[in-house]
Amino acid sequence: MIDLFVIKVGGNVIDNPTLLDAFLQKFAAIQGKKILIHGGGKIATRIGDQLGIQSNYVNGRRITDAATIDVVTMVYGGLVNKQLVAKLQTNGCNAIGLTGADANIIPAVKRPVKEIDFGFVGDVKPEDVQSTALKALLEAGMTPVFAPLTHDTKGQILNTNADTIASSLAIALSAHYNVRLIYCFEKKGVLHDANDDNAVINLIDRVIYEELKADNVLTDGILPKLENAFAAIESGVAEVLIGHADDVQSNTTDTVAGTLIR
Ligand SMILES: Nc1ncnc2c1ncn2[C@@H]1O[C@H](COP(=O)(O)OP(=O)(O)O)[C@@H](O)[C@H]1O
Ligand SMILES: CC(=O)N[C@@H](CCC(=O)OP(=O)(O)O)C(=O)O
Repeated sequence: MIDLFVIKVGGNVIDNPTLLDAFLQKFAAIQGKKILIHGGGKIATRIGDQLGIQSNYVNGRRITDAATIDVVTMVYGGLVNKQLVAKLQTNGCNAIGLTGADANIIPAVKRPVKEIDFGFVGDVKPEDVQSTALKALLEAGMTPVFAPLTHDTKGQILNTNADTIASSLAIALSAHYNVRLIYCFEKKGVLHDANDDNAVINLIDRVIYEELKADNVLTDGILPKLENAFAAIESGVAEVLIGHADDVQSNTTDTVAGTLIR
């Protein structure tokens, strides 16, 4: 099977113009078929603040009420997505910006209300991903760029974590391609000590993951990122890596910089 790189870039990179420009140049230079999924949580929070709409997170997921879904639709689907597409075009990458509603690629289910009402947050099942249109875009030489938005197929846009979109697309496409999933953020990988940027853990499996959790080495966003990474590697994705945005290009070759998930 032919290689496909499914690459996610996080909010701290998108929010840093120097890091972002360097990342986009390197992403554009990656040869072969590729998809980009972007976050942008920090920018949505900032613009929400400017509009008087406060952000609330529970377990790393944004509580998305009616005002917030409008903000994130504008910020992720508009501002961030189109800026990334325009920058990729200047770097010679024929990017096409999408949400999960476009071509019905990512139908989702509004998260059921249990102890917490997350509002307009969408849960995705990889088996529901509609990959026909996506494959056609890839085969036509285009590079799809996904905002972290899905839809309920009844007209409602839903906010979905970008790491989850990346793993769901990677799993769905692994039926057709040799998928290599790379999570890019502002750290060199999963770290033994979140304050020591050089303490990269080269390899994590479920056993090591549980030990690191028990030792409180892992907190915040790295926990759901690793859960998504394990879901991908356990569901047919050929390779899953977590690394620095600066290392994206070298991570598409045989030189691995960052944390490999097994
Ligand atoms: N051991 C660790 N190694 C790396 N990052 C960690 C660790 N523990 C906590 N983190 C935090 O997790 C964050 C990554 O999660 P998140 O903010 O969701 O990423 P993204 O920017 O890709 O959305 C890092 O910015 C860091 O602050
Ligand atoms: C439901 C939910 O929490 N959605 C995320 C989507 C953005 C995202 O994932 O951005 P990062 O990758 O930059 O964190 C949010 O609104 O923050």
